[in-house]
Amino acid sequence: MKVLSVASECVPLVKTGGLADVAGALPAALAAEGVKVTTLLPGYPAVMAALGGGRALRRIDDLFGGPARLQRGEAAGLDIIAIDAPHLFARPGNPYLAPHGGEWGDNGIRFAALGAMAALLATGGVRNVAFDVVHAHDWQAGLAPAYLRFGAKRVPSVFTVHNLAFQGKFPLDLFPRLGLPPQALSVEGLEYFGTVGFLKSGLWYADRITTVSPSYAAEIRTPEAGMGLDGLLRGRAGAVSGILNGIDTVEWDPAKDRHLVANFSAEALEGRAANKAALQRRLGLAEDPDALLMGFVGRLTWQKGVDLILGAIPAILGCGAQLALLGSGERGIEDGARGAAWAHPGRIGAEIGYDEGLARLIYGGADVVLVPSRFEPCGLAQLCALRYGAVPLVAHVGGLSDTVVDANEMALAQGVGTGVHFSPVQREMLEAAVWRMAGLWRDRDGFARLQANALATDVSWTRSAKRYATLYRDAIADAG
Ligand SMILES: Nc1ncnc2c1ncn2[C@@H]1O[C@H](COP(=O)(O)OP(=O)(O)O[C@H]2O[C@H](CO)[C@@H](O)[C@H](O)[C@H]2O)[C@@H](O)[C@H]1O
Repeated sequence: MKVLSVASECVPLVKTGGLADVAGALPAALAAEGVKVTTLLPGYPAVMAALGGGRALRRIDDLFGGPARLQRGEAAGLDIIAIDAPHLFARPGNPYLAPHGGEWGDNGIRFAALGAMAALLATGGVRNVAFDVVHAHDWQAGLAPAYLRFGAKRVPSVFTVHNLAFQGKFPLDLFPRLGLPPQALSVEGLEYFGTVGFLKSGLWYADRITTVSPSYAAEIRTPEAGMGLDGLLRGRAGAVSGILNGIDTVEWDPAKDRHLVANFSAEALEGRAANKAALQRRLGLAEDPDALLMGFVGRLTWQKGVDLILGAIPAILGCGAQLALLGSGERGIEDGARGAAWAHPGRIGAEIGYDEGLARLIYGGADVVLVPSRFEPCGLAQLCALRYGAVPLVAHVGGLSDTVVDANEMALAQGVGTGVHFSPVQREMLEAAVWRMAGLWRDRDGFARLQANALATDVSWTRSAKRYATLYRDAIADAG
């Protein structure tokens, strides 16, 4: 089976969020299921450089205002087709934002090109290239299912929502440029509250919709978490499912990770202490093996609940814990994190920025990783934490509740707890969970059992890759 995966970012070539991790890791896991994945990416400078140009598949004279070429090549073990369209993608900055921080004004056209090229490739637009299914990720690839629906040949599509909050809405005057038939611009199409909705397009036209955990799949069908799309999702309930993310357990392996100062495994945990000490030194924390070290890695945004962590600092300090924080995002939260570190030297350390090495040291050195997200489609931080033996303290939402087993009385008695949940997602409840975690930490043997359970959790892609393979087969069978 041949699948065209369509994404706007992909590890290790280009990443702004968890979507890139999934797009980069899923192809290898699917290969074990007999699924051959080709990844279609915009030809950003980093992508073209990684392909060394690639080999030409086809030239397009006018792709939304300029010439383009589809170039195929291999990078980091991935089979990649890049849209080499300098007028759209040869720019500095990240995939969506100009260097000064504002969104590129032509993002609608840029990602329409991604969807259009996916459909062209899947429906025979390039000689000797064919795909059985198109798997489009997030709003950036949301027009692919629409172009396929009105395309020359019936090829089924799967659309995965990594975050319903990012919807890709553009002014209606974009529509005439898209080359879609007029009937597409309707409520029964991609029209969305007076805009052209790219996410809406994916949700409306795809044969199957998935999101990245079963709980989030249920949550987005409610008005509270549906972000305006719950009605549509309820209408398409039969097509919606949740498939948990995994992580690449070869890439994320504490026994081999070069970013750790000492490697370790579930069977030989001694090295963890050296990582804890190194993390404490790196962030200016007191080098105390007995202090409960809590870490956070992620985007500093409202979604991730980082403001709740900053609000809970009195509780964190009150129970004798330390805090190591890494991330970047909203200015106010960045300032808050810097301020907290400045006000509590030796107890709170913060680094603002993106640093995969430090992230790995936090997962491999902190005793606990905090994930107090207000909503979380799946969450990768808690999966990395489980893999590296940091006990996750998580909000009871979305994929966090699907992947971490709360160490309540019953779970402790059964020896199955892997972390701590709190709900509802409010500062007071986070504080209570911090105190609860501190209580667990005081019983070192009990905490060690929790950590052992965390390390024993299967966070690999194996199970979920099987589910995607089945879903692709079902979509193909239905498309007949
Ligand atoms: N400053 C920093 N330095 C180093 N590493 C950093 C970092 N900030 C983040 N990371 C790393 O990037 C990854 C982000 O994963 P998340 O699940 O938090 O993704 P995100 O919310 O962007 O994506 C969305 O898509 C993913 C994938 O489907 C869903 O899991 C998620 O719920 C959804 O919101 C984690 O592995 C984290 O360690």
